[in-house]
Order: sequence, then structure tokens, then C-alpha cells
Amino acid sequence: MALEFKPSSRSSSEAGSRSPRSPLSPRAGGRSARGKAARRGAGRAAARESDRDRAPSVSSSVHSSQPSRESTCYVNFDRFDLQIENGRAPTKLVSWDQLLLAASGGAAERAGPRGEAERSLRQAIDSFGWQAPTKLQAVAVPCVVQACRDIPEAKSYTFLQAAGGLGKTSSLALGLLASARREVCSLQFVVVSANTCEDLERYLNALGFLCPLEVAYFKSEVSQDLDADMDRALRAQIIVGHPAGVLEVLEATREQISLSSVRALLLDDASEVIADGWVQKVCEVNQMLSLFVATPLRYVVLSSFVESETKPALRALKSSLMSKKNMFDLAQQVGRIKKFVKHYLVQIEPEGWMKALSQLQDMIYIPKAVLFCDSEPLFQRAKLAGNPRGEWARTVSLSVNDSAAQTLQDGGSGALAFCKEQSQKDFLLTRSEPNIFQASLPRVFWVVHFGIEANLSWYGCRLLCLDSKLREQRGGKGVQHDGVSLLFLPPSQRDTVQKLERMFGIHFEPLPFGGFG
Ligand SMILES: Nc1ncnc2c1ncn2[C@@H]1O[C@H](COP(=O)(O)OP(=O)(O)OP(=O)(O)O)[C@@H](O)[C@H]1O
Repeated sequence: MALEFKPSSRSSSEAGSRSPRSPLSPRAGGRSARGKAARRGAGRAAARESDRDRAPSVSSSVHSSQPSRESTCYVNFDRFDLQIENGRAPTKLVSWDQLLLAASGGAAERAGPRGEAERSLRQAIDSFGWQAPTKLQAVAVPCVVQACRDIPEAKSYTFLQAAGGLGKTSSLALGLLASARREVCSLQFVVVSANTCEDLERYLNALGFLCPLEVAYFKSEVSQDLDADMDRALRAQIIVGHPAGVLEVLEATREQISLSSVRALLLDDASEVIADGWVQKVCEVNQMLSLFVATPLRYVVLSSFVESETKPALRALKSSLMSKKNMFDLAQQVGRIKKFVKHYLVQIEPEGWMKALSQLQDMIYIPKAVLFCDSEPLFQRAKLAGNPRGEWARTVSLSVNDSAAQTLQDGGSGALAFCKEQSQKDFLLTRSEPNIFQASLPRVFWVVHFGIEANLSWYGCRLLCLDSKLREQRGGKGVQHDGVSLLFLPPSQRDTVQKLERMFGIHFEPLPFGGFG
């Protein structure tokens, strides 16, 4: 019996709808009141239960998402699942000899230090007495190699979920040893894990002993000797450690360490990283690496099976890594603001949006609002219509935050001016940019969305620019308004509404006055 592992949504942002819980829901990844050990125990019990459900058998199934969107490959085996972004499942390893082939990208026998390293890895495997790859290793090792090899077409996100004891950690170690370039002295891989660093160290030492790599281990949350740790980090080709320990050392060495040759960030035991509340640290490590890498960072995430209700947490982890933002934190923030925001929907063709907004402004009082628009033609049209000589200038006065514009006048200064007390502008027109949607803007109680493009989670991000007073107790000083989120959508995008409602646990209402189509 092959189990399905095909989330209902496949976008890289994981923004599409899925149930039962949204990845942005407050529970995803949050620290529960239960203790760490209890949580881990419960997680393991659930994983064991999940493992038991998966009776051993030989069948497997492969799915590939529609090529028109982006290609995500899902491979479902009975006791493990695999998901690869922008790629196909690699050929399975039937024997260890094929590991050398995978590592060399198909070239038969390699000469030089690389070939030597590959052959010594083979010898080390023999010394372990592992006659052939386990079923999981047959798939997982080539996956790790596929993501970590020094080639431009390496896979951006590889996720592997398997029952305990099948060979996840050894696959990670084998994949790293087969992919690392010994001749490159600087850092190539960063591996974070809350609990499996010891196992990884054991495997990397034992399997790599004939042709060692410089690996620095930072297994504890806080460094015991930061100077020594910094020294080791500066010499490392691979860093393995606890997310907090790795972040501490990377931050301490920020000025000296070269991160440009880092190729991949790998997470072992991701479900535990989430359950123990370390996502923020992982995100910070990710942000730091992403800032300095020469080629886009790839991700390899290994996890044991989790209860179905925590699966969205793994998807939120993917969103967090790919977008370099902590989507768990976002979920909590949106959750706090949700109660005080009313969500209205106007479904008319985009040509009518500016006119409808102008009519609305004539009919009711709209406090300061941020107007989000990610469609370039619409953005330019709105910018023109709202300028002092534009069609709607009488009713809709716009400040523009246009980072793509040439002049400073047109650029980010628009946002600054809009935030100032004396600004006469009603609306700030902007694209969905992190500097706007992560910042609470004073006196902004309305958010207007001119459509929502590919990434539905941005709907929640945009709400975060509402005045922070909305997050305070109702009736508190200075809160005279409910927050309003007004979404304009083309009538053809009906399912977007349902997806957003499910994702954020909200309900859209029509505007209480007609005349908008
Ligand atoms: N190819 C192989 N042949 C035989 N035994 C193997 C092979 N690969 C790994 N093992 C053994 O299987 C056990 C589990 O391996 P590993 O630690 O990689 O699994 P894991 O999935 O990470 O386990 P856990 O989830 O419990 O940490 C280890 O004792 C290891 O020595």
C-alpha cells in the first residue's frame, strides 16, 4: 500500500490552500505548554504509530506536479516519502558502486583527489559491513548528492520523511561525504539539528576517516568556548550543530568567515527542530548564509513522520526557508491581529478597481491605507491615476513606494513621507515588499489589496503593516477603528477567496453598499 504524500497545494511558497490547518495557523511550530521532553516523547510515539501504519512492502509511486507551474516531484514509498523541488527523483542506488557514479555525476572512474575521496568512502562503507544500501539510502543518498553537488542545476529543496532507524542520518553523512569538495578549503555545507549531531559526528568520522574533511561541531545551544569555536568555524568545510550554537558562531565570525562557497543548508530531524521551537534560529542561519552565498542556497530537510496535524508545520518550514522569513512567527502575528480586522471583498474586473476605490472614498471615511498591488501594469496604472493630475486624484491621493523607480523622489521616500504626521496623502501605493509588510505603520487602519498574486501568504504579511494599536486590547487608548482589509479580485478568482479563508481562518464579506459590480 503506497501512502499518498501529495499536499493539495504545490506552490513553492506553500501558499495554496490545504487542510486541515493552515501552515500559518498559530499552532504551527509554536511552543506548547508541554515540556520539551514530553513533546519529544509524544512526537516519537506519534512517529512510531505512523511507522506502524506503514507496513513494509515493495511498492512505490511517483508523482510529478504539472510542468506548467513548477516541477515538484513527489515520491511515495511505504516507509518514506520524498519531495524534490524543481527536479525529478534521482536513480536509486542498487549498490555502493553506484554511489561513486552519483557523486561523479555519471563519470565512470575519476582520477585525482576527488576520485581518491570517493574510493576511500567506498572502503569506509565496507568497513561498516553495510553490504548494500538500505531501501531508504538507495533513494536518500542520491537525493542529498543531487542537492549538494557543485552544479548549477542542483535541486533547490529536497524533503525526505522517513520512519526512525531506516538510515536517514547515515544517508545525510554519506551524501555530504560524496559531495564535498576536499580541495575547497572554505565552508561548503551547514547542517543543523536539535538532537542528531552526535550521530552525524559518529558517521562523518567513521565514514570519512580515510579521507577526512574539516568538520566543526557545535552541538550545544550555547558555546562553552567561543574563541575556540570561532577558530574551528573559520577552518571548517562543513559545520554541524544545534541551530542556536551554529548561529552564535556564525554571528561571532561574521566579519571573518567566508560564506560564499556554502552550497546547502541541511536539516536533520526537522520535526524536532520545529517542536523544540528552533525555527527562528534556523531562519536566522538561513538569512545569514543567503546574504553571502555566491549561488542560491539549496535545502535538504530530513524528518521523521509526524502526526497529520503537524504536517502543515513542515510546510511552513519549507516556506520559511525558501522565503528567508520565519512563517511561524508570521502566523502568530497574523493570529494576534485577526480579531480586530474585518475582511471585505469586491469582485470586479481590475479595470474598475481604482474607480471603485474612488467611489468608496467619496461615500465613507477611509483612514490612512496601504494599497498593495503586485501586478506591474496595474501598479503603473494606479500610480498614474493617483498622481496630482491623474484621473482619480481628487478622491484618491497617493504616496508611492516604488523601489523600482529611478529617482529617489519616486522611490522609498514615498513611504517615509506617508508615515509622517503631516502627510496629506490617503493611500500608500506599494508592491508587496518586506520592508512595508513587516512594519506596523502609524495610523494605518486599512489595507487595500489590488489582487493577490502568486503567493497567497502575502495576504497575511500585508496585514502586518496595520497600526500596531490594533494588536492592543480593544477599547485601549487611541483605538477608534476596526482594521479593514479590502480585497479586490477579478470575478474569475473565486477559489482564491476560499483558499484565503481557509489559510487564515477568516471570512470575507461583501461591502455593505452596492454599486461595485
Ligand atoms: N546499508 C546498511 N546496511 C546495514 N545497516 C545499516 C545500513 N545503513 C545504516 N545501517 C544501520 O542502521 C541503523 C540506523 O541508521 P541511521 O542512524 O542512519 O538511521 P536513522 O533513520 O537516522 O535513525 P533514527 O531516526 O533512529 O536516528 C544504524 O545502526 C546503522 O548502523
